[in-house]
Amino acid sequence: MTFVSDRVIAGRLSTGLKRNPTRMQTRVKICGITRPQDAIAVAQAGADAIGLVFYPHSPRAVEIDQAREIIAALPPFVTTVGLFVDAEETTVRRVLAAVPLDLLQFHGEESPAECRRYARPYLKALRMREQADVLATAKQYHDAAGLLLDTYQAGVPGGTGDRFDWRRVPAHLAMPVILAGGLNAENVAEALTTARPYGVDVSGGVESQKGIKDAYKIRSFIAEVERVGRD
Ligand SMILES: O=C(O)c1ccccc1NCC(=O)[C@H](O)[C@H](O)COP(=O)(O)O
Repeated sequence: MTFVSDRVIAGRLSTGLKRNPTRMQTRVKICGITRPQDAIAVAQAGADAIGLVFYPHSPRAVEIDQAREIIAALPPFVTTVGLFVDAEETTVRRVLAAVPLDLLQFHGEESPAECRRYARPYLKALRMREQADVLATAKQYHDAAGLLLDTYQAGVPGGTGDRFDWRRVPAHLAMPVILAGGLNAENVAEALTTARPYGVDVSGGVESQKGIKDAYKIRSFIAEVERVGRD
């Protein structure tokens, strides 16, 4: 059984969630939160979601207790996303048992079956290497809550701080697209008008150093997204 039904997918198609129509506010996820105070700053700035990186090799990696403290600091209605990179099933299940996550994000080479086995809504990340096929990937992971398109850099699974060519984002996709990779307050407006994604995901562009978020940069980033969203 898939978590997202065909009816939901059909609904997304008919409501245009795959693409951000004019006047619809772009959703914002701030990834790589490592401290409760950063989670509060993110929520106060008006972000829709925070990302917690359960990938031990990342400079933004969090432990289970740390993740619980961060989430406990959040006000209601901020989505919590747990990010994994080719993690063992037991690892994901251990995190799920202890941390109240709303959404999973699979940022490695996880197969559709591996993404589905937790019966939770999930985002699948696709790193935009030259031969990446966005349409085929969306078909393959048709029950995903969204497809997160990120920059490809050999040996670095995410958080590269680099952008890719936003013109590569297809105009029509049967699921929400979340744009990631090298976004910041200076370039997000151009990214939105070029790719028109459902949402954006940023990490390095709102940090003062790796894993430490900067409240001013977060506010500037969200202000830009809101400004473009209102046009
Ligand atoms: O952020 C990390 O350190 C990371 C490590 C391994 C896999 C994914 C990771 N981050 C994933 C994200 O969702 C980031 O927001 C996305 O890659 C964009 O990062 P950035 O280019 O720094 O904005």
